[in-house]
Amino acid sequence: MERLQVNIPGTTAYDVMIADGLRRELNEYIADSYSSILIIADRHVADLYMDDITNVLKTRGNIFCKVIPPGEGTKSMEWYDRLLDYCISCNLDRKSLIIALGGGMTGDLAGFVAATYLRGISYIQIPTSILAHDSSVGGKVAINHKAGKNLIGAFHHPDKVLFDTEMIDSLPLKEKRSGYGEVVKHALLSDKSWFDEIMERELKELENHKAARDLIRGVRLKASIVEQDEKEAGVRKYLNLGHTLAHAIETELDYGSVTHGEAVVIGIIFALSLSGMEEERNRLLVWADNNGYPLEVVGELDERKLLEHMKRDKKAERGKINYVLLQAVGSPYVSHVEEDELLHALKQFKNEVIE
Ligand SMILES: NC(=O)c1ccc[n+]([C@@H]2O[C@H](COP(=O)([O-])OP(=O)(O)OC[C@H]3O[C@@H](n4cnc5c(N)ncnc54)[C@H](O)[C@@H]3O)[C@@H](O)[C@H]2O)c1
Ligand SMILES: O=C(O)C(=O)C[C@@H](O)[C@H](O)[C@H](O)COP(=O)(O)O
Ligand SMILES: [Zn+2]
Repeated sequence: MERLQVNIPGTTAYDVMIADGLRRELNEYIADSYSSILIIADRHVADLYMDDITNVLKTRGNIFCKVIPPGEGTKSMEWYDRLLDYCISCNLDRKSLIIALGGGMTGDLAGFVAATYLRGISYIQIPTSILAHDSSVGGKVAINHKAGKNLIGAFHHPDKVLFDTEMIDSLPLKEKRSGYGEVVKHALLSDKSWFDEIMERELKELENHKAARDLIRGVRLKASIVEQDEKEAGVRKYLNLGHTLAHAIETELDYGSVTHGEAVVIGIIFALSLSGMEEERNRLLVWADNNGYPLEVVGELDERKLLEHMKRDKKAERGKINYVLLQAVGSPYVSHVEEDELLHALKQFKNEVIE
């Protein structure tokens, strides 16, 4: 079992536990003081794992389950509203617990419900996707708006993160690919040899123990950054590497046809170009192409529309776009990039990527 604590100075501390088969031992790690529990999972995850979870928790009495449609489209005002209605109909009180069982979509949505229902109740993240090693830690919870990703949200930390790495075996290849978008990001932010290792990975053949090791490293890095800068005033911005373009692509495509992690890989390739890191950029481009990332999608998008979305990025100030760039692997910084430069680079990027 891998266990670490996330310490947010002056507010909260919580455990992240990662182990194969952890879902069968949840009773040991979920306090029995909660007055009732609502488990939220999407249909795919519920079909696979909801029974396991409810079986382990069946002695707890008041347990409710809510199954939501899979896909990024559910991280919406409509489903936020429906889930609040459901919380009210179950009479959840301030001692109730919400369990987010699923990937980052479920975690962000259920977490935002927990952050706002009765002005905030407890929730626990049970991540089930590789990508959710990132989303389950750090307390960012949100829903999307048609004008932009995660535009409505909060910082609300979970009571615990309980990651059963056995569950990532059932992920389809597309979702493994998506998860590795954030793994590549964490590697580039921290360690050249880790990046080199990932560039050797063939995601079709991904072995569970290697993925588990990668996500544990990612969680450690993320926790250490969030501990230094909970509300993204400084170093936490680095965790947005690749996201300025990624979010623009996701928004422009109306969420879902390209996954978050796929878009992040495209965004990181672009950020590496802007950073002048040609070697890493070319290696990532080849790796992404070999592993089936949908790079061609940028060819179909209008760079002016992408630029408009980028202006709504949360790092933008007074309409000026700020970008996470790298001096070298492990040395990120944030810099303002002029619109003309971005437009020019986007045009060039489209031509190079669809070649
Ligand atoms: N809060 C944060 O800090 C943060 C960080 C990164 C990403 N995010 C958000 O996370 C979301 C993406 O997360 P995601 O990629 O996990 O998406 P997701 O939750 O939509 O899951 C992706 C797909 O995988 C399926 N799935 C999940 N676990 C499975 C399993 N074990 N077996 C089989 N299928 C499984 C889901 O049903 C879904 O179809 C985006 O909304 C993104 O904005 C948030
Ligand atoms: O935790 C963070 O901080 C991140 O930026 C992690 C990102 O991977 C994640 O996608 C996050 O939700 C993006 O945040 P946003 O503030 O740009 O919406
Ligand atoms: Zn992300």
